[in-house]
Amino acid sequence: MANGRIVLEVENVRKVYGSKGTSFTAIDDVSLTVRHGQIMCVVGPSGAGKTTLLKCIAGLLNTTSGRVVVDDVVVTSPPPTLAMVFQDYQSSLLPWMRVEANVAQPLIARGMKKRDALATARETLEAVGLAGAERKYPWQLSGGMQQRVAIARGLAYKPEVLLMDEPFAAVDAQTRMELEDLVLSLRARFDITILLVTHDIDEAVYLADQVVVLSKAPTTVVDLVSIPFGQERNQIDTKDDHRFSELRGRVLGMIAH
Ligand SMILES: Nc1ncnc2c1ncn2[C@@H]1O[C@H](COP(=O)(O)OP(=O)(O)OP(=O)(O)O)[C@@H](O)[C@H]1O
Repeated sequence: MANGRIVLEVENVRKVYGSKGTSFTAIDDVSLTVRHGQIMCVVGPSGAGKTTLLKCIAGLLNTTSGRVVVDDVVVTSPPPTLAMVFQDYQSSLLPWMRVEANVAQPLIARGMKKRDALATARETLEAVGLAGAERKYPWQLSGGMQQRVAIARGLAYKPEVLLMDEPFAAVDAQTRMELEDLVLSLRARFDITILLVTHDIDEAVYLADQVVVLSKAPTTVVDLVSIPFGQERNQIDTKDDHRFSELRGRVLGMIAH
C-alpha cells in the first residue's frame, strides 16, 4: 500500500480569497502526495483552510497558484474519478426521492441506463449496510443512515478518490464509531483512496495511514505523521495501543500551539 501509485498530488497550492484591499490568504503553501489505497486525514485548528483545500482538490474552487493533479490530470473542474461527501448529509440528499433513486441519480446523469443505475445503487447500498432501506425516503432514516446514503451516492460511480469533509461531525458518538469502521471496510472493499478532514484527533489517528497537520491560516503543513497500525484496526484494541495515545498527544500538541 505504501508503494501504491500516486493518485493525488497537491503541489504548492496557494488560495487567496477576495481581491486587492480585501484579500485574505486562506492557504499560503500546501503540498501533499496521496498514494492509491491510503487514508489520509487532514486536521488543523478551526479556520485552517481545510474545507478550502478540499474544494481546491475537488475542482470546486480555483487555486491562486500551484496545482492539484488527480490521476495524472491537472484539476481545472471536478475530476470524474473523484467523489465528495460533506458533513451536511441532509442537504446532499433529495428528500422527495427514494434512497435508491438518490444514489442512482448521479449515475443516470452520467448516461447510465436507469435500470443499471438502480441495480448499482442497490449493490452500493448493501455495501454501506443499508440493504432493506432502498425504497425508503431519506427523512425516514436516522442521521447515521442518511450519511451512509450520502457515502453510497459518492461510491456508486466507483471513484478513485473519496474526499470527506468532516463527514461524521453531525452524528452521535456511537454512530460515529460505526461510520469510522465503515470507512475502513470501504477502503478494502472498493480499493479506493480516501482524504478525510476531521476536527477529531482520535478519529484521524484511528483511520489514517498519514495525518496531515495544518497550521492556522495562512495555512502551511506543520507535520505529516505516519500512523503504524496497518489496515486491520478496531475501536478497542487500536485505541488501547500505547502508540495511539502517543500519536494523539503529538498531533494535539501541534494543533494547540
Ligand atoms: N468565500 C470566502 N471568502 C473569503 N474568506 C473565506 C471564504 N471561505 C472561507 N474563507 C476564510 O478562509 C479561512 C479558511 O476557511 P475554511 O472554511 O477553509 O477553514 P476550515 O479549516 O475548514 O474551518 P473549520 O475547521 O472551522 O471548518 C477562514 O478564515 C475563512 O473565514
